[in-house]
This record gives sequence, structure tokens and C-alpha cells, in this order.
Amino acid sequence: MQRVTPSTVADLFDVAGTRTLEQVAAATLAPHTLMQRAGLAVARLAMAIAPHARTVWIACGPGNNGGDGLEAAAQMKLRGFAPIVTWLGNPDRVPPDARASLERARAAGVAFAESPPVAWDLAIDALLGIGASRAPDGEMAEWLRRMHGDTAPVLSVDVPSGLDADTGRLALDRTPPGNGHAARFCLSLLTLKPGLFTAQGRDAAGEVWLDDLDCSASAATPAAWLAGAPPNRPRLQSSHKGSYGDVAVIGGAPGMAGAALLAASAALHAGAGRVFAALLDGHAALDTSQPELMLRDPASLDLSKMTAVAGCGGGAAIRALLPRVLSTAQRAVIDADALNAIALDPALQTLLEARGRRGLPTVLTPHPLEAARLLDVGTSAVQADRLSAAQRLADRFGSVVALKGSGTVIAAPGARPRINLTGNARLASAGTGDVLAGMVGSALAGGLPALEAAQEAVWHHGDLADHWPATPLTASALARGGR
Ligand SMILES: NC(=O)C1=CN([C@@H]2O[C@H](COP(=O)(O)OP(=O)(O)OC[C@H]3O[C@@H](n4cnc5c(N)ncnc54)[C@H](O)[C@@H]3O)[C@@H](O)[C@H]2O)[C@@H](O)CC1
Ligand SMILES: [K+]
Repeated sequence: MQRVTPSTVADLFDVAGTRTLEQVAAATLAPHTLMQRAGLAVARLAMAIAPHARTVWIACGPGNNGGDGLEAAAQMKLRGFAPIVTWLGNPDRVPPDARASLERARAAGVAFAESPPVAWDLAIDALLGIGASRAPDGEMAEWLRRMHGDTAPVLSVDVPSGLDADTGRLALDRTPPGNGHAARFCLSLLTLKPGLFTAQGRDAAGEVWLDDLDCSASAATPAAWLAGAPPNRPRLQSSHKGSYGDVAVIGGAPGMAGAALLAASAALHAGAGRVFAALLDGHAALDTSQPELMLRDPASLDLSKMTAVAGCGGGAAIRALLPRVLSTAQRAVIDADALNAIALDPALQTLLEARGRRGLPTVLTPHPLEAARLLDVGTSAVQADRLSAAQRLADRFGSVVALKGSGTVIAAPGARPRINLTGNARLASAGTGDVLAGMVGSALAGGLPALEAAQEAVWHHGDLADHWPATPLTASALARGGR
């Protein structure tokens, strides 16, 4: 059993891939072996989370996810715990594995009840796993609301019930963690699923653990992966500012110069050799707190030797500069208003596609609304399947895409998408996106391929927030690397 952290490197399998692996594994094992392993793993984690629990409520559903819960109940009872099972199954329709565990739970003397106990020290959600076919309703929904509204920890078996394991879409609203709510844990069985790590999945699952049930994962193709922490990239003694490239931040229309200056500051502190602030507001004053930044007229820059970071605070004025950026920049990060301009203008879309065909390194950094505009769909459609939205954008424009949000997805043409696990809700504040664009620009300018540049910048950006002291997180301090 392994705990998943932002540094974990692991393949993620969708429901179809997980089903394939389950079938391959089951074919070589004695009947009921997988469920016994699953139930024992659930029991072990439950006992580690709440070693002194007097009452453990195990809510079991009608299928094999419920079977895992029943098996865990049997295992905990044999170890001196007092689980109380509420089971929503029908004895006439229970699948064979779950039936075997039901009998083992009964034989072990597990208490069965019609309704949840009055109070509990740990709740185990074994209602629905990867077989969920609709939103929980009725008694099941009521139980989920009760366990997630209580202060006792919740351990979800395989996936939080009602969470789409492929997409991270949650079918049932529940109390957000943090509102007087206790910890959430999820023990993913056999495989890790992408939905645990993006969209609503991270909040719903809480701390994720994996037990692979001693099975190989070679018989299926992963849908995505966790790429873990970037390598350390120490600077060579002999390097100089030319080794780390030039970044030109093009943005900052009147009234929005701050966004471009944040991106420029982030690029500077992330290590770019030289950073030019090419502001669209010709009257903006130089940021005297950052004398290293060089203020330039955007028209004067030779972008063919530079990394352009275009769009931060760009307003409508960025549109006129985009043909030059897209056609000539050696490397480019396209953010914010530059993305909005491209979404509205087929000619710019053609230029971006052409850039992709020429193999010029390009990273798009949309948040869900910007991605929705580029794909000409609603934001909810993007959030309903973030992996596929990011991949479609990457394929369409021949670019690397970092689709921001909880569980940022990084996609590239012809590559398996990655999900980043650093970062937290403190990043949901003004200017943090500009900082990310600058950090990606710096990584690109330093010579990293676009996919690595995007992934490493996203990781560091989130990692800074994860290690932020107990002071407010501001974008300007984030741009300075927390200093
Ligand atoms: N068969 C095995 O040996 C193993 C099974 N495993 C477990 O089995 C799970 C998959 O089992 P299943 O395929 O039986 O699927 P589930 O147990 O996830 O759910 C399917 C059952 O729930 C019902 N259902 C679906 N949505 C519902 C809803 N909204 N409200 C009420 N009922 C609903 C279905 O009609 C069906 O009876 C995995 O998630 C995992 O927990 C794993 O432990 C691996 C081993
Ligand atoms: K579950």
C-alpha cells in the first residue's frame, strides 16, 4: 500500500483499463482472491487511520464495491473492532464475490443495521465504486451526506461514491472539507484513477492511497499519469545570463500593467537570463522595485531569438501584436487575453496551428473559461472532462496545454496527459496565473522542451503554495518565489 503525494510517479487507468486489469488478474487467481485482498487492505488502512475507533460505520452498496466493504468488516471484526454495516444490497441480486464476503462478514459476527449508528469514529464509504452508473439518490445519497457532514474521518473505498473515476466529476454535492469537516481518505484498489486527481476529485477523495492487490498493470494502457517532482537542475559554474535565455512579456494594457509585471517578475526570479517588459500601455512607469526588468516598446523586440509570454493583462490591444508573436517568436507562452483573442479570431487560430506544424515550442495556459472559449463549448463541458478538453486543445493547435484548476492537466500532441498534484486553493487569487505564465516562460527560455517546461513550472508554482508560511499568499510574493 502506498500513499500518493505530489512527488508520486504513477500511471492512471480509466474504468475500461481497470476492468481489463481486473479480468486479467482474476483469470489467474483463485475465486474471491482479489476481493479478499481489497477488503484486507481497506481494513488495514481503516485501522491505521482510527486505531482506537469504538464505532466504525461501513456503508455498503449493492455491487462489488459494497463487497469490499463487507470483506473489510469481516477482517476488522476478526481483529477486535466493532464495525456496523448498513448494506443496500439485495440478497437475490448480489454479485458472487460480494455474496462470498457477505457470508464471511455474517460468519465473523459483524453487526448489520437498517440505518447508520447515532455516532461513529470512522465512516467507510463502500457504496459505489467504478460501477456507478447514475447519481446516488434516496437512502444512498442521504448516507453520503451524513458521513460527509460529520466530523469523523471518511475512508472511501476505491473511489468516493458518486465520483466519475475517469473525469473527477462529482454527481452529488457534499459538504466541502474544511467546514468543520474531518479528514477524507481514499484507498484506490488495483489502479489509480484519473478522476481522483482532477476537477472535484481531489476535494472528494482527500488523501489518496493505492493498493495494487499484488497485480501487474501491464495488460492495459494508462489514460494519464502523475509525473511527480521535476529533477533538480543545478546551474553550471560556467553558465552566464545568455545561458538562460531572454523572455519578453508582452501584455499590460492600460490599467493592467500589473499583470505583465507579475509575469515578468516571475520569469526573472525563476531564473531567466534577461527579462523585457513590453507593455501595451506606453505610459506605464517602470517598476522601480524591479530594476532588472527592461522596459521596451513591443514593436522594437526581435522575438525570433526570444521566448514571448503574451497575454497577461493584454486586454483587446494584444490582438494586434499576436500575428507577429505567433509567426516569429522562437518560443511562446500564450496566456489570458491572448487566448481570448485567438478564440475570437479564426485567422489567429490558423497562425497558431501553423506554429504547431513548424514545431515552434508553444505552451497555452488556459483556465477552464479560456479553454471553453477556445473549444467553443461551455465551461461546464471543459470541467466535465478536463483530460479530454486539454488533449483536444493540444491536438488542435499542436501546442502544449496546461489546463489550470484543481489538478492542472498538462497535455501535448501525441503524449499521454499528465496531472499535477501540487498547489492548493490559496492559488485561487488574482495574479497567480500571470506568475505561472512567467515561470513557464523562464523554463522555456532556459532551453527545456515545451512539455517539460510547462510541467516543471506548474509543479514549482503549486509547490510554492503548498509550502507557503502562515501569511497571506500574494501573487507578487509568489512571483519572487515566496521571498
Ligand atoms: N470483483 C472483484 O473481485 C473486485 C472488485 N473490486 C471492487 O468492485 C468495484 C466495482 O464493482 P461493481 O462493478 O459491482 O460496481 P459497483 O459496486 O461500483 O456498483 C455497481 C452496482 O451499483 C449499482 N448502482 C450503480 N449506480 C448506482 C446508484 N447511483 N445508486 C444505486 N445503485 C447504483 C449497480 O446497479 C450495481 O448493482 C470496484 O470499484 C472495487 O471497489 C475491487 O476490489 C477489485 C476486486
Ligand atoms: K466508494
